[in-house]
Amino acid sequence: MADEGSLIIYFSLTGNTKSAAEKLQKKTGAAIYQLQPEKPYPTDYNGIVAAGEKEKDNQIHPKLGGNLPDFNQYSKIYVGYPTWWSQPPMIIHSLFEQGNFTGKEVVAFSTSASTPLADTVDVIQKLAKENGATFVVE
Ligand SMILES: Cc1cc2nc3c(=O)[nH]c(=O)nc-3n(C[C@H](O)[C@H](O)[C@H](O)COP(=O)(O)O)c2cc1C
Repeated sequence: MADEGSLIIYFSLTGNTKSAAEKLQKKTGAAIYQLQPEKPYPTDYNGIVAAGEKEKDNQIHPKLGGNLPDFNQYSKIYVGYPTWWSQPPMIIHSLFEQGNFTGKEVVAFSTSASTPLADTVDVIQKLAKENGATFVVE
């Protein structure tokens, strides 16, 4: 059944999380939105690692590019990201700062080489709670 009350927001640089998000979209019928930074990340792997590490070490929350969808019509927000150093990338912090998550249910999904989703969940749970949302496990 189409799930019109849900929105999938994901961040993906090399396509893995994008394809997971698209599978989830097919399954749920939710709306889907790809998170973009205002300043694009490098396209080569070493460049991505260097940029990501700089953000992580300095707790830089990069500015989002474009406008987030209006959250009003959604009750559930799926948040998808690649696992970076066993954590969500810093841009996920930017998402929680910019989006109005009050009263929403947040469901996290992640892709990684091997780190389990569970390792990243503490951060998402904290971000959800701080922003008035409930973290749910599906
Ligand atoms: C900066 C960086 C850090 C990463 N850290 C981890 C990690 O801690 N554990 C892991 O299993 N994979 C790690 N990976 C691998 C990515 O999580 C994995 O390739 C992911 O599926 C990429 O998603 P994307 O294609 O949507 O960008 C890292 C990749 C990058 C670029």
